[in-house]
Amino acid sequence: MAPSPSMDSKSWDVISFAVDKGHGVKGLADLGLETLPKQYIQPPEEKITNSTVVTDDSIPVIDLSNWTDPKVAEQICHAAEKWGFFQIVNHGIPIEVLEGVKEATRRFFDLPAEQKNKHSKDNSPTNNVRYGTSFTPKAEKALEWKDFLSLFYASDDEAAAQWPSACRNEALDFMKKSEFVIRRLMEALMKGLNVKEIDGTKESLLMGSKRINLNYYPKCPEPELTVGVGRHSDVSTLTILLQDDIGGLYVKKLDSDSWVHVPPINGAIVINVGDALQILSNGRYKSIEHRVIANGIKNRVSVPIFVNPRPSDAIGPLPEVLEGGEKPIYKKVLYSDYVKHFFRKAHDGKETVDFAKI
Ligand SMILES: CC(C)(COP(=O)(O)OP(=O)(O)OC[C@H]1O[C@@H](n2cnc3c(N)ncnc32)[C@H](O)[C@@H]1OP(=O)(O)O)[C@@H](O)C(=O)NCCC(=O)NCCSC(=O)/C=C/c1ccc(O)c(O)c1
Ligand SMILES: O=C(O)CCC(=O)C(=O)O
Ligand SMILES: [Fe+2]
Repeated sequence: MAPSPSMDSKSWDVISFAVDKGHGVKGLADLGLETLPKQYIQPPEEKITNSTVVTDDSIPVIDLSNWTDPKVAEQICHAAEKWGFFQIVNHGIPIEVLEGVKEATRRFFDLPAEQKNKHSKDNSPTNNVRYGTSFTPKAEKALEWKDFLSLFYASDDEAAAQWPSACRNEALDFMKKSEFVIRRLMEALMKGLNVKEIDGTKESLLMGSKRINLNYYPKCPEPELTVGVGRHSDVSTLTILLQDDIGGLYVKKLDSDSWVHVPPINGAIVINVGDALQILSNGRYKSIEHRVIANGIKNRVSVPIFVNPRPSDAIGPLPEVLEGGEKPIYKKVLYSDYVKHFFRKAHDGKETVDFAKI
């Protein structure tokens, strides 16, 4: 049965429409539904309330105009230890590149469902390109109000052949123009761990592979009943996250049950430590839980670049970190096993990093 706005979500198959046929939550939003389909209603404990949000604190904002100032490296390491999240300004990535990839994200999600669905798990000719909705719909008790396109970078030629033309050039441009910033951030973070040089082995462990996701969070009926992205930490080493001017990203404060909002700052980029760097640093740098609320007024886009080890790398605490006799709290795990474990379970707030705990 074809859905219509007045129709109760019991009378038609929401999952078939949004997930299997590839209309996504964008398709649901475009129907002009007045109520949220029940499949998206999250348990009440997932609701973010005023009592759990703190407004008198926020993640650090670090000015990178002067990379060579040792104080900048100190600020980066301090933020990675105490918050696991920070924003960077004056980073050198041109504003046109940032605007370009946000615009390309909107362009891709504005395509008809049948075009987007050519890139779904079932239809895509390559595992490196995947269009989908929610996180892992088969494992989730309640779905998330988010569509995504996930692009694993293998090579320029492969991207030219396989990535959707609506967003390919802009996504590649953002990845390339952020390389310098990623390297500088890694150099600073390694200094703080007593690692003097990023040799070939470290280069692979820290930034051997990359994935860029284009996230689309359409305006939502009854946004307070659902989530954009549920509580999770990233499995990357570092994530370079571009958000637009809508807001809605919340980060957990270390060793507390409170959350802080990450306010959009024009031209800034959010940086967060992922599980792989928490493991490599033996817990010094923190991979922090975060989540995105749904929005009832506007469509939101975000573009994270997940900087990762290579899938074939074994990750464990770096020798330099353990040199002084510090006890390892993580064992070595194959990165592809770690990521598979992450993708198989829902965003349930359970720590993925427990997978690598000794
Ligand atoms: C990820 C793997 C291990 C997949 O291996 P492969 O053997 O090809 O398995 P697969 O059968 O394609 O996928 C396994 C399952 O994961 C799911 N999955 C795979 N890739 C993705 C993806 N990009 N997005 C969502 N689910 C995915 C699939 O749906 C599979 O489940 P099922 O549908 O079979 O039930 C491989 O591609 C790899 O090693 N990649 C390199 C490393 C890498 O990509 N790391 C990812 C860092 S991403 C990161 O840090 C955070 C991502 C994130 C966070 C919040 C979100 O809300 C979100 O959407 C995404
Ligand atoms: O949309 C955002 O601001 C964050 C998205 C996110 O956490 C992710 O894709 O891993
Ligand atoms: Fe994330």
